[in-house]
Amino acid sequence: MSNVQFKKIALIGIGLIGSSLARVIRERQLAETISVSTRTSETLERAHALELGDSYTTSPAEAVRDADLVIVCVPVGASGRVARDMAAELKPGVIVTDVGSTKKSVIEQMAPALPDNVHFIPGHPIAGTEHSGPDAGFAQLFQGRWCILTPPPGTDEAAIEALSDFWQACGSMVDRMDPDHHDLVLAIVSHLPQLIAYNIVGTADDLETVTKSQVIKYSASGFRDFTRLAASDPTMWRDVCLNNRDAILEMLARFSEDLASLQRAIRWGDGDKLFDLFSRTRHIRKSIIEAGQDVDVPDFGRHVAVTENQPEN
Ligand SMILES: NC(=O)C1=CN([C@@H]2O[C@H](COP(=O)(O)OP(=O)(O)OC[C@H]3O[C@@H](n4cnc5c(N)ncnc54)[C@H](O)[C@@H]3O)[C@@H](O)[C@H]2O)C=CC1
Ligand SMILES: O=C(O)C(=O)Cc1ccc(O)cc1
Repeated sequence: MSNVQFKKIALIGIGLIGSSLARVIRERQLAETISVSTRTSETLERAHALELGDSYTTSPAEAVRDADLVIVCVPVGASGRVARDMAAELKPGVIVTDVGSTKKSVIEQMAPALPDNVHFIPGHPIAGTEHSGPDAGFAQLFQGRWCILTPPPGTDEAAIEALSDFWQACGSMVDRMDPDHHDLVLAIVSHLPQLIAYNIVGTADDLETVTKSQVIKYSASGFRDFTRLAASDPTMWRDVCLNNRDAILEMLARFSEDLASLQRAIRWGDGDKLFDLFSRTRHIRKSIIEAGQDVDVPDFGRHVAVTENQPEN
């Protein structure tokens, strides 16, 4: 039985997310044809060599012609430009979506450029890696991960359902959210951890008394996890920071306050305070494991019991 939902899907941008979509669309036969558009001819050639689509162009307008689903997969700061470039060729009734890590700013950039006769449904798959480019994608990326849709009020329900069905066919679970709330939630669960990673790896890199080779040689797994995040694409994360400014600044302010309180507890030897915080935070990890959202952790991680250890003294 064929799973085809769309005759033609246009992927604008073919990096980690675009190429993962291309692969899963092919593998699960979710479209008859895939058109691919990239900004540079080098990336386009690579996408062609990897056979990620059926047609290739550096023109977003050409790629979206006759498409019934358009997925914009570029850094969030480029989404307005892409919307303006493709607007004239969008067919009436087409679903236009994106995968950007921020939603309010993407909507502000794209919505004014799009014609009224298309269904604009912003989206964000909460799935990714530190790798980028067309070689980095894989068909399983979205399996078991959430995809958040932020349709504007009044959006056609059938179009939202069609897009939800598409993400489910890619393996995702779908939620709907208000864009402002999305940006606040993602600021704490994704954008702040990323900034902490950039900061801690930068701090280690700046140290004068510990050599780089010692940082590499003795890096404990906690630090190694930060280096993975800090290896992510700088353009993408620069754009996230500039496009979710208010929510990120709010979370950074809270984080700095809490860090100062931790600093005080260490300075004054307040073991109870440290122990209370460290006990409270264990439960979050336990809840994530119970919800089956620790997909990046090797299987043995699921069986480590979280116990209520008491301090030694
Ligand atoms: N990397 C990740 O883990 C995740 C990324 N996202 C979002 O997905 C989007 C794409 O990210 P990735 O695929 O990871 O990035 P990527 O760097 O792997 O690919 C980006 C693509 O956009 C194109 N591009 C770059 N600048 C452009 C511009 N100014 N105009 C037009 N095209 C341009 C590139 O040629 C490439 O095809 C971003 O908005 C990002 O926030 C969402 C979930 C996870
Ligand atoms: O690699 C990781 O750990 C990620 O968290 C990937 C990621 C990056 C950006 C997003 O908007 C969503 C997921």
